Amino acid sequence: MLDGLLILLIAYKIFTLVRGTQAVRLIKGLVVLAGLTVVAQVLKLPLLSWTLEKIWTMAFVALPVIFWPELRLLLDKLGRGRPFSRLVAGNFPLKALVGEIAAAVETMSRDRVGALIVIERETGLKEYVQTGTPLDALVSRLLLLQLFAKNTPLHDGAVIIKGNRVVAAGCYLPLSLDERLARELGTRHRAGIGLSKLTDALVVIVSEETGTVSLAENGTLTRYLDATTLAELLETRLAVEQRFPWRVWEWEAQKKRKKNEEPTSV
Ligand SMILES: Nc1ncnc2c1ncn2[C@@H]1O[C@H](COP(=O)(O)OP(=O)(O)OP(=O)(O)O)[C@@H](O)[C@H]1O
Repeated sequence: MLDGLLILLIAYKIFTLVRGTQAVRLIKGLVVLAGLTVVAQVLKLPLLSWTLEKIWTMAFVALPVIFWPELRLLLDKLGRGRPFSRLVAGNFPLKALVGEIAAAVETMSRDRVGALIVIERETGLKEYVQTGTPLDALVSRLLLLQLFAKNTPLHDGAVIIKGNRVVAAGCYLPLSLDERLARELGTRHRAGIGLSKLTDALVVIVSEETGTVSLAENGTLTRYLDATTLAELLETRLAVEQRFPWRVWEWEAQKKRKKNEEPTSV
């Protein structure tokens, strides 16, 4: 009984991890394959059983390769269970940091300047930082406006913030392949959502076309934010890390997050 429940729990966890990714189609394929295997064994069909056996062997070799992004996400989530987590905003006022980001976003939204701002939390973003131009500058409204200004060398791609510093600009992020995303969401939004699905980073996106401000977190996009709401959301998310440095309290923190009213999510 307990055994069965645990298996169901693991299956559910895997499903929530791969939901919305291409892995769902593969899982459906595996279910069909499992069904065929049962049929072949019940009806005692040796040729079909032999063929399916070979397919299963191939599938087990290919699975870790095909499911690599999901496996990485799973391992990353497990790895975050360490007893002491790094404080995100550490030794500087979180309000000031969030205020600078929100002010820059407000201006860019008004002026229809596209932006992609990544805020690192626990998961290290070194591999994404390496795709861009390294920087080491204090986060400020003016710096962000300068980095995303049209026709400047670093405006394409994402800016990555670690603590209160911009560590890189012009970074390439992994695109989300989620087919359920709204059609009007182009590659900037898909890049933000993609990274937020693979890591625990917060990603702020300003649409160049509409000026819409969105926040991507855990693969979900919260759209139509104004500067004040964005600042509040960022502060809540980042402050949670400061108030609950032990992961054992994460549940508590998540409950608090859910209590916050959020605008439309997709
Ligand atoms: N993989 C990526 N990583 C980082 N930045 C990206 C990536 N793909 C696209 N971008 C950024 O997004 C810009 C293109 O945005 P696009 O118009 O395709 O997306 P969008 O979601 O419709 O955004 P917008 O509403 O601003 O038009 C690129 O010029 C680049 O700056």
